[in-house]
Amino acid sequence: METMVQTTTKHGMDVIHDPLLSKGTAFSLSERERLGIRGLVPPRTQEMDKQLQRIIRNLRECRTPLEKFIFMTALQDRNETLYYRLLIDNLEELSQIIYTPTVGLACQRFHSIYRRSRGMYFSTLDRGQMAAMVHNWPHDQVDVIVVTDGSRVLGLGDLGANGMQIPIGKLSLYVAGGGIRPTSILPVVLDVGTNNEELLNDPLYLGMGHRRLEGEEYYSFVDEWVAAIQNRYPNALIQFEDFKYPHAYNLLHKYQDKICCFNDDIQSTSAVALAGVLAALKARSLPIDNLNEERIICVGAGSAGVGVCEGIIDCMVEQGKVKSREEAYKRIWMLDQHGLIGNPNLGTSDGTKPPTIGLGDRANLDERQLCYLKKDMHDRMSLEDVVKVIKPTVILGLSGAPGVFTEGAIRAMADGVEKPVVFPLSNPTHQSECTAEQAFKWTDGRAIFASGSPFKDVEYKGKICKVNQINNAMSFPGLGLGVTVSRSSRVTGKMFMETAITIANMASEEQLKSGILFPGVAALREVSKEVAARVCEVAYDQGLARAQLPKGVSLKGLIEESMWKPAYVPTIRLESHS
Ligand SMILES: NC(=O)C1=CN([C@@H]2O[C@H](COP(=O)(O)OP(=O)(O)OC[C@H]3O[C@@H](n4cnc5c(N)ncnc54)[C@H](OP(=O)(O)O)[C@@H]3O)[C@@H](O)[C@H]2O)C=CC1
Ligand SMILES: CC(=O)C(=O)O
Ligand SMILES: [Mg+2]
Repeated sequence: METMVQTTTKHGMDVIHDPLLSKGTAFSLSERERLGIRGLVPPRTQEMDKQLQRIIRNLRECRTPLEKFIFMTALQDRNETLYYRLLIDNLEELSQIIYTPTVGLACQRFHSIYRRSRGMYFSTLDRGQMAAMVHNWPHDQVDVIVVTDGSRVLGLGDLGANGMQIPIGKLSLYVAGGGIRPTSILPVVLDVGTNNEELLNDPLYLGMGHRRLEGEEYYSFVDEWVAAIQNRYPNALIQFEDFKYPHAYNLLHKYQDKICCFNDDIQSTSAVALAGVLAALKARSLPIDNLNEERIICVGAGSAGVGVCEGIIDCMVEQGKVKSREEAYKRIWMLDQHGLIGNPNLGTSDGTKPPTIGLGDRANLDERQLCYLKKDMHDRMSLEDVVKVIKPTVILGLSGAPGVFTEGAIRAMADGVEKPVVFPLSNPTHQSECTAEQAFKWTDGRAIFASGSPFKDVEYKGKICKVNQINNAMSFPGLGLGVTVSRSSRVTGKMFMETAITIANMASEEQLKSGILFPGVAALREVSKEVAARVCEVAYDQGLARAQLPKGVSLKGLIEESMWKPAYVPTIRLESHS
């Protein structure tokens, strides 16, 4: 419910310098009186609309995206209400600053642009202390925690403790896009070291200066943190973010049935990518339940690639048109950096390598990846060769490898299908498997296109070709809102499947015809409401919800009411008894 007043025991400068209390110049005269700040701010009371005018003017004067990022961070550190108002009113433009792509650069530069602390760091120095440390966080109510170990930050590799900007950015979207309260979020870095030599050798680096913990030491570190969090915040939703493969999967499997948690890169990416694939069926005037007739190539066999493909397989099985899961696996061809996951016993397609027995030097692949192995195709076939053989309808990029969707591969794909579905989903922009312009040029403007980071629409031969953004940011804020409102004790696969279907059904016929698959990030609050309502329903259906639904209120009404909106409310001073 919307709070009508806020209370504080703080006084004077402490009020002005608290970003959760500060209103900048908007304190009324009576508030200035009772909070002891009369004379400490300029005399004219200026409401939020005037503040926004000033802020936008200043923001536009920043010359580079990184300058804008620093400006936005400074605003968040001064006045969170204004920060979120600005963000919500300009989500499309500013998500590109506080989130992908600029957040990637901000992570790379974190140690050189660092100004002020936000979130919590648990490092190898803190082993044995975490249960006590968690009480240093100033808020008793935490609904959503985003945690990373910085081991695979977007497509930028190991950035160690610099990864902190990712949980901060994701949680800003939870607040702006999902209506979670800014006091109820907690960004966390687990600093288990880094293997990034450049950071290890940089005297300004702020994380631990040793190499990463691995094996048992690593997992017991995470165990200690999870136990500490569970102790203080047993109901909080934990989002695991940007953990490298296979830790990402191992942690998910370890905790998903024990606590309320999920892995963003595996599960929310899978929801939003499945939504894109289903909406692309509609855009091609095909029935949405004919997923099993698609021929899908996935370039990237890591957390996101495997996660997305698992979601597609689950959906094929649910649609009931495949006899078995094994049959569904046959519809997806997966490549890693060596090429197709094929049969090493057939040798390589160019005959340069002798056949190996068993998996040979592909022994690094695990059972999740081996489900996609194609026994009848040569191992390590190039993308272009695979495309020529199987004539895919959909190509997904989750490799973090820029440019791997080559001209030859995409042109060959376009030769085989009327409307090739081309989704280079790696982040940030410069890690994308191809650009929007390339995709439309190489398909003669026929592609249905979506990327992980935003590209502008492309004009090709006088036609505007629409660019979609498929990013897990479209799904996790709504999912988190649904979990928070229902107080679900777990996050389930069904919730992600229903999130996908909900998003896939959001575009109008008109939009689908023009190449738009679902509403963009500007409509994130609307998308989140729909997703949250569905997630709540699933939580109640699965017996996981712990919140009582108030009588006489619709679920959507309840969700709408639960969403925090940035607005200044009167501040009342309470006497401090300490
Ligand atoms: N749009 C979105 O919402 C999301 C996008 N992503 C993006 O997906 C990318 C991958 O993330 P994630 O799966 O977690 O990372 P991982 O490191 O777990 O996996 C990367 C995979 O890509 C493969 N790969 C690397 N180089 C190439 C290449 N040249 N050709 C083919 N495959 C290659 C790797 O193969 P190998 O194992 O052989 O090295 C590995 O299988 C990142 O860029 C990330 O930003 C992730 C989550 C959400
Ligand atoms: C979007 C996201 O989570 C990623 O690229 O890792
Ligand atoms: Mg991620």
